[in-house]
Amino acid sequence: MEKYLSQLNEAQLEPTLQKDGPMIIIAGAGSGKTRVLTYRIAYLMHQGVDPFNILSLTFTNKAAKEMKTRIADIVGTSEAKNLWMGTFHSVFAKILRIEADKLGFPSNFTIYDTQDSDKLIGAIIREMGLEKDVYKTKQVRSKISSYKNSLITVRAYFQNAELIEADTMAKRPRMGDIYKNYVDRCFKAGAMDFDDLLLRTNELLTRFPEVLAKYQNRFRYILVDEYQDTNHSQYLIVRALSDKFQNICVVGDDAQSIYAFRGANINNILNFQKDYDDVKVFRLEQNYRSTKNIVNAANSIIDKNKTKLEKIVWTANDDGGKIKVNRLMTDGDEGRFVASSIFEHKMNDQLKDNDFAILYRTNAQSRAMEDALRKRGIPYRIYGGLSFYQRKEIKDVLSYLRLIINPNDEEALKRIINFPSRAIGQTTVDKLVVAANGYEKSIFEVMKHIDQTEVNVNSGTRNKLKNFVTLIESFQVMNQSANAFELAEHVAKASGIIKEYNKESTPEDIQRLENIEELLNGIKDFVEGQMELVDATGNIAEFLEDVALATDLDNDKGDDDRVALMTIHLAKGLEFPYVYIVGMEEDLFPSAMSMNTRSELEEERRLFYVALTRAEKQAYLTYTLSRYRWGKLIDAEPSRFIEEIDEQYLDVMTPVNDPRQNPMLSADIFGDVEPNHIRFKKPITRKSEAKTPKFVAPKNLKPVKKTGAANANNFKTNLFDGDLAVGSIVEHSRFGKGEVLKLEGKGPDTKAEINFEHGGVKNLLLRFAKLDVLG
Ligand SMILES: Nc1ncnc2c1ncn2[C@@H]1O[C@H](COP(=O)(O)OP(=O)(O)OP(=O)(O)O)[C@@H](O)[C@H]1O
Ligand SMILES: [Mg+2]
Repeated sequence: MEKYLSQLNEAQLEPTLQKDGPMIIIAGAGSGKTRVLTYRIAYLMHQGVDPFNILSLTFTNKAAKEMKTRIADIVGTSEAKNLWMGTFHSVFAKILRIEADKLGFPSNFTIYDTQDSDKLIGAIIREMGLEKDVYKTKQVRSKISSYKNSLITVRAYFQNAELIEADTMAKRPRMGDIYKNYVDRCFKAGAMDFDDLLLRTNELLTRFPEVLAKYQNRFRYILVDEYQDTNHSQYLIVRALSDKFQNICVVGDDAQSIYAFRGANINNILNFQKDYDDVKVFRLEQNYRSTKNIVNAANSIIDKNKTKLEKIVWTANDDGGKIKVNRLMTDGDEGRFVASSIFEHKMNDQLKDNDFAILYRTNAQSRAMEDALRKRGIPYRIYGGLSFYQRKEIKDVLSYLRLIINPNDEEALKRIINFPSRAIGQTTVDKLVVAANGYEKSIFEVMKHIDQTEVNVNSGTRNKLKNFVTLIESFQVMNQSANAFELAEHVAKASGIIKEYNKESTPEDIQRLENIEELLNGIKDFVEGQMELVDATGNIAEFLEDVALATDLDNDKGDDDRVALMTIHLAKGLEFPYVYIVGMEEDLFPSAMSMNTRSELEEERRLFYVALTRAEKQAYLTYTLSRYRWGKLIDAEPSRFIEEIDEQYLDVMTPVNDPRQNPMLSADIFGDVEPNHIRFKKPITRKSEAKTPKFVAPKNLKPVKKTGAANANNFKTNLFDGDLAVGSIVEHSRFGKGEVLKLEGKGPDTKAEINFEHGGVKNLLLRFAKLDVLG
């Protein structure tokens, strides 16, 4: 047997070796589903399956990359390169570019992100003279998105009396017209939004049997991770492509289905066995990720859901620590508590920043965490929220680049036609839009032939418009020969963007220039990376494709060592040694908006299951007693999910003592804690503290040496050289002066037990500890 196969257990080996036919693996978190997919692909290749014939669909591009790297380790890089791997969106965008002409799209179509979609929908609502408080842009967008994901085209919409009735009842009778306008305008702009990438793929596969046949023959083996979160549109694509050979392997966990609000359909996993003949069903039961306490606690939660497939999840791992529950007064305290806790773990257990993740229900919760981490000097990265590529200055540059590739791109044009300022006013742009709609041409076309149109603008404006066209055309000429980096650098300068941000040198402008520089660096990296690939050219179109489909997770350069902050939704499939789940409060988690029906509440519970099962070694739950919501300070109650965990797996840490009388419970470490607590329990005393008398420092001591952080910017530089001995007096920035009680280990790994005047006895790793040696 191949050596890598020995890294699987019996239950995992079975589906890995099952080469042909439809199969499903349903198994709980951390049981190795993703690992099986990875090894299965390697095994297929060893069995002689051409990598060109394998399609693997993952939830993020990052997951695809990791899988590919792992497979490359096993089968070799050159072979692994030819695998088709990625998210639904990225794989089918590629196919749509190849087949675009069949659908009447240019192969260089633009991919509109949600910002672009919102702008266009907002413009349409305005142009139609509709009430913007009734037709709210984001609501309209999400409606259109749900139509598309259910494959309801504009035509189908207008044939569906029920839908029309529903929108009329919701006081939005013009919904269908907006939908139609939006689709027309995207089409004219040569643009697809994210949902189009799936909808148009379905259109392609249904309308063109020869195209379907081509891709059915190409993708003889299809594998899908996180199948529980596929929507109807994705389901149909997989169904169609696998129909001929039926070599389809899907893996998933119904208990981790958390995207119903975006159209995911849990029935896809529940009905899989009905969709194909002779489906083999596999189950994995052993969890390799987490401690017993975490696995059992997670099981006790998901048990409360009625709609579920019965599953067993167990682990042979250690018990580990119980799940720690901490109550804080405010979100500020919550942030400080988490930051302190991370800091302590790092110091005491020699951990890296990327061993920690902070997970929350809503993006808004990140701010308090960020503030606290920043104050502690702990590096972090926020995933989700506004991504790098959605920042204003970055979108400005990218819009120029998009327009070079696709001059019909309406949103890109509108964004930069007057940025930097060229004295082309909104009135002129409005006239151009009206003319473009009238002539059924793009705005750029109208501008190009402005002298032959009846657009009513004066000759000065006419010239400004022509100059803009000339500028873009000059970039297009350059694009014929220059690579992406050369072009982008030229555009940033020649467009006037760099000059614009250089004008005032405000801190914001400087930040923006740095971001543009970062973008150019990124493009350079990209060009260099592409040079190694056979079929890539390193031109700007390829870069834009990458950017359009990048999620924040994808930009993670695995090498950088930071605490990860993200919503629970984004954390699916990931794992971290230490996980803090913050904001465990009623109305926040479960969310107030998801408590109306049992099924909504069950989805929230699944979300909690996902959150908890990300943790390998230790999970923390925190909640506050009051929190700002919708601009008001409201009383918060602990989440019902805390109560739902079997108590034997919990360690409720809220102390009963007044923290101010107990230095170990200083607000710095635990936040401002309140005397009484509903559930608990005994005060926290630490053994060393109980028996060691409080340290009182002798007077008039001066620093003679510094350990660890003498070089404050570089924690990793160890300057400890043996000047510490038992009995030495040291000073710590937070704990004050202290006496060394014990030393253990050598060099940078030396651990010191120190009795401090503030905080009592602490174990510190000298590599990290900021200590002045006083004597
Ligand atoms: N047989 C095994 N031996 C050792 N480690 C394993 C084994 N199987 C899986 N693991 C490890 O356990 C962890 C969880 O595996 P994996 O991510 O594949 O689980 P999963 O079922 O996909 O989880 P999730 O449901 O969260 O997506 C990973 O770190 C993986 O490397
Ligand atoms: Mg997985």
